[in-house]
Amino acid sequence: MPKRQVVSHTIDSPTVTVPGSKYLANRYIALAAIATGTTRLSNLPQNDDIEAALEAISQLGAVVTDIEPGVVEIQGITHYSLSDTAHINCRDSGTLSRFITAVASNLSSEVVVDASEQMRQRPMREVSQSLRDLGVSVDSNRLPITLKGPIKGGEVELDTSRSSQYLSGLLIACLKAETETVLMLKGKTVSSSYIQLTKNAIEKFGGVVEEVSSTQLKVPANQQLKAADINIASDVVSSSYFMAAGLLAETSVTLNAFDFDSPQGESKFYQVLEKMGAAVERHDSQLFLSYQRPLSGITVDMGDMPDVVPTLVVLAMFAQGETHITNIAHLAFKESNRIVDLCDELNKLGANIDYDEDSIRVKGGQTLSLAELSSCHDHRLAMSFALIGIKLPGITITDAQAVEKSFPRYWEFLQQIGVETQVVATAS
Ligand SMILES: O=C(O)C1=C[C@@H](OP(=O)(O)O)[C@@H](O)[C@H](O)C1
Ligand SMILES: C=C(OP(=O)(O)O)C(=O)O
Repeated sequence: MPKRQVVSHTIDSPTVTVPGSKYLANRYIALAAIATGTTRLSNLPQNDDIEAALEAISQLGAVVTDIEPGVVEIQGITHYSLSDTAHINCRDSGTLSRFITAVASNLSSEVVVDASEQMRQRPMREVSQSLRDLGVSVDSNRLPITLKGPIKGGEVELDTSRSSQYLSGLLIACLKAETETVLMLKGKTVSSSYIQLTKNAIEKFGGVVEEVSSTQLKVPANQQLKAADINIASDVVSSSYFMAAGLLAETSVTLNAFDFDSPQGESKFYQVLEKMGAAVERHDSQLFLSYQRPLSGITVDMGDMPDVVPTLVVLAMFAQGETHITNIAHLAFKESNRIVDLCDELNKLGANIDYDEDSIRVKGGQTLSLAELSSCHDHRLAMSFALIGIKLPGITITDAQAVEKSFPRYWEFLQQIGVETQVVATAS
């Protein structure tokens, strides 16, 4: 399994432009597939999840044309019935698995949705059950799933307490349902800002979702979405690693084209860092963040910033005092169990991290010693763990290629800001 070691660093006030948002791209690709006409997406991130998403919509009959690196045109599906069963491989992508199962329910022919072994373990029951309630034939509550639409619409209850992706997927799927759909939410909606991200994306394609109340959404029937021309904003989660790198190296970092207007919870991560003691300034679309003094631990609800919790935990290990991260039970259902796996791996270094099913408590300032950490095949663990090398050179991460899911050029970006890493030979 590829291992990578962080060798040394010479970070000095770097400026970084991170690739386009995987989150926005996932939504635009799904919507482009069911829109009429040809959508053009630029600043499209190039990573495993997005490659899988483009392949998936092609399987459903959309036509994807590469124009140049980072620019694609997508002609929406014209025939919602295919002559053969379509087979989709979502690889490691939770978002794609949830979104494409929903989108595929618009077809009146059979579709098989599958994914990697790791993704097969992540929950899908809520998607399968609600699609059945909306008139789709669905054979399983776990991947691989064989389904056959078309989706009819109607009333459905949806439990959003494990993932918001179920609702985002259904909102997209129901835009073309035969009758109006009323979605009644059960349980606490986790990662709720992602729903707004989905609604904004739907609006860009001319679609309509009505919010009847905080627990009820209505999707008018048979909507004709219009193709769009979109330049994808930068990825707010990928930005978090460079903010953390700057703080760990006790320098500053400038992030170009930061998506300040994003509704995504993680776009406010810099405010958490500000509360911990970082200095933050905004210059037009640039975010300037600098080290002032050792960070202080805080108590923070990260329920709506799930994907930067690994970044925060790593920073908290080097902060003064205790950091208490709350409202994160849904992190158990990510690529790894991002409570248990994250903390157990970091404790191998001598960190002092406790957790329960909904929270993490980090006592900062422990004396750490070198150890090999596994990414647990989770890109966010791999990327966050590498940052520890700024304080603890020599740290090694196994299964480091997990970064390919969202940020294949991560190691190159680290090198550009002055963090040297190298591949370590593994015994065969
Ligand atoms: O809708 C999305 O794009 C996502 C929603 C979040 O998942 P949950 O709603 O499962 O927390 C997030 O963690 C995931 O990386 C992407
Ligand atoms: C959880 C993530 O993605 P997904 O759910 O799409 O696999 C992520 O990118 O951190």
